[in-house]
Formats: sequence, structure tokens, C-alpha cells
Amino acid sequence: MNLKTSIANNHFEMPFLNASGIICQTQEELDSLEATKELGGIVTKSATLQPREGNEQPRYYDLANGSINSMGLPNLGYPFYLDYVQHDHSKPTILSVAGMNADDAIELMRKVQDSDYEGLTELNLSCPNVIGHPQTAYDFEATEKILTTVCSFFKKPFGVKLPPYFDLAHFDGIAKVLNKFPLTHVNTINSVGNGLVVDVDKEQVVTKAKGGFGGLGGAMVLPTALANVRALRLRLNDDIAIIGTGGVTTGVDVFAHILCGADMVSVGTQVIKEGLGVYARLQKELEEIMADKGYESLDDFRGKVKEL
Ligand SMILES: C=Cc1c(C(=O)O)[nH]c(=O)[nH]c1=O
Repeated sequence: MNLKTSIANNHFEMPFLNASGIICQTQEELDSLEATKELGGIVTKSATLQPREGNEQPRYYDLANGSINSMGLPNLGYPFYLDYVQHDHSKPTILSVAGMNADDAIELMRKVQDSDYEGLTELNLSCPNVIGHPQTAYDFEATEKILTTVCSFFKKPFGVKLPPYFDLAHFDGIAKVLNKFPLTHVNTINSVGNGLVVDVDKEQVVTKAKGGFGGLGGAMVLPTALANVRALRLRLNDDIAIIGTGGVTTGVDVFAHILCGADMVSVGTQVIKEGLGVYARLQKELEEIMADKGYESLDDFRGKVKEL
């Protein structure tokens, strides 16, 4: 069974990634990803110009059908992650960066351009939990402006992390902008922003920042994630790969993401619930489904979801 895949000239033995933010903030966490042989690549926590503590606790809450988080971009600062990805690794890395504003985002990309890092970079335009800051990629004009400036100097492979869209006109709008730029990939979706979970027994919300509003992940967002993967696959230039993120709990979900067009699939909430052993289960379940259907490689079914 061949599970190999690629993004631009980056080749992955396995189609599985960790969702940025999940077990990828510290050296120890990143080393545990390196040691997980079923993981095709390592995605770093989104790095900011300055280290950040993040939002007050509680900032993560587990639900039967997913999770809500309001982490607030806690990270060690971009120098740590930029140094980490320049060391030798057994698998490709994706350096995630997130500006607190457009100028920060551009400055971060300049830092990467000026480094010797030649792997993939992912510009996160969709963090929903930074108090007082909107999710950039909901503003198509601002997104185009940032990417125009970045592409005027950034000559290395990079993609963008997108929020979920919920309107066909919005899929059209963001694809029209992204198709203007030489992106290696888009990663869709980030968490579904500004959900609210209420503990009825205590009659209160479950996370502290922003009055309890936070990003939703896990099983409950799978239909939204699949819609975004499918909609963007149908609209983006063929040379822009898609990392499908959101709602993956089983090999069936991985198969569905790829069937909708994903080149790789990243897992977030389920890693928190189950640990890094989840990847061995997902690989086994995906291979069983492929064998049942007579598929030898991901290319045999990628993007071939049928309409009625
Ligand atoms: C980078 C910040 C993000 C965070 C966070 O650090 O709060 N949570 C998410 O669900 N998505 C993000 O992109």
C-alpha cells in the first residue's frame, strides 16, 4: 500500500500531519512528533515575533464530539522554531508563523526568507483566539495585500492556513485571491472560530478568555472541513496542494478528506484525546479501507468524490 504524497518538492512517506498547535510547542513535544513514525511531517506551533504566554486558563475543554480552545497563541517565539526546523529531521517540517497584525506577519516572513531554512512555511491567517485581533483571511482585501507584499521578497515554498468559510461566494472570493500567488498549499480548516460551550450544571462557560468564545475542533467540524477541502480543490490552481484539517477521528475521515481533494490530512483534537498512537490506528484503518476498495495509492481516489 502506497501512502506517499507530496507538497511542491517536499515528499512525505505518510499523508498524516499534526495540526499546528497540537503537541508542537516545545522541544520535547516536537521530538515526540519526530519519534512518531506514522507522521509524515512535523508542523510547528504558529510562531510569533515575540514569545507569548497565551490566554488565561482554562483555555482548552474536551467535549464528547470535539473540543473548544482559546489558547491565545502561546509559543516560544519564532527564533526557537526557525532554529528547530533548520536542524536535520527524519521527515519534512512545516514552519507555521502567525503575525499579531499584517506588519508582524510580513516581518516574520522576512525573518524566514533571511534564514537558511529551505523547507515549507505556512502563514497562519486564521487564528481565532487573539483578543482584539480578527481572523485575517476573512478580509480578502487584507489577505491579498499581505500576500502581495510577502511575494515581493519571499522566494521560498510557502502556503497559508485558512479559517473555515461557510458561503459559496466566500469560497469564490478567497480562491480568486489565492490563485494570484505561487503558494505551495493551503491548509484548511483552522478551528471554527468563536463557538461557545456552556456547562449547564455550573451555568457557566468553560474557557476563560473572550467570555468563553473559542475555536471548535474535532468530530463536530468534519462536514465543514470536508466542504472547505472540496470547495477549494474545485477552485484553486492545480499546483496548490491542500492539507485537509478538521474533524478527523478515524481512517474513514482521512479517506473522506482525501476523496474530497486533500493531499495530506492533519489531526488535532483526536491527538489530544488519544495520544500520538492515534496515527498508527489511522494508518491501519485507512489501509483497510483502501484494500477493501482496491486502491493502491492515494492518487487512485484523491479528489474523486462523486456528486449525485
Ligand atoms: C495560532 C493560534 C491558534 C489558536 C490559539 O493559539 O489559540 N487556536 C486555534 O484553534 N487556531 C489557531 O490558529
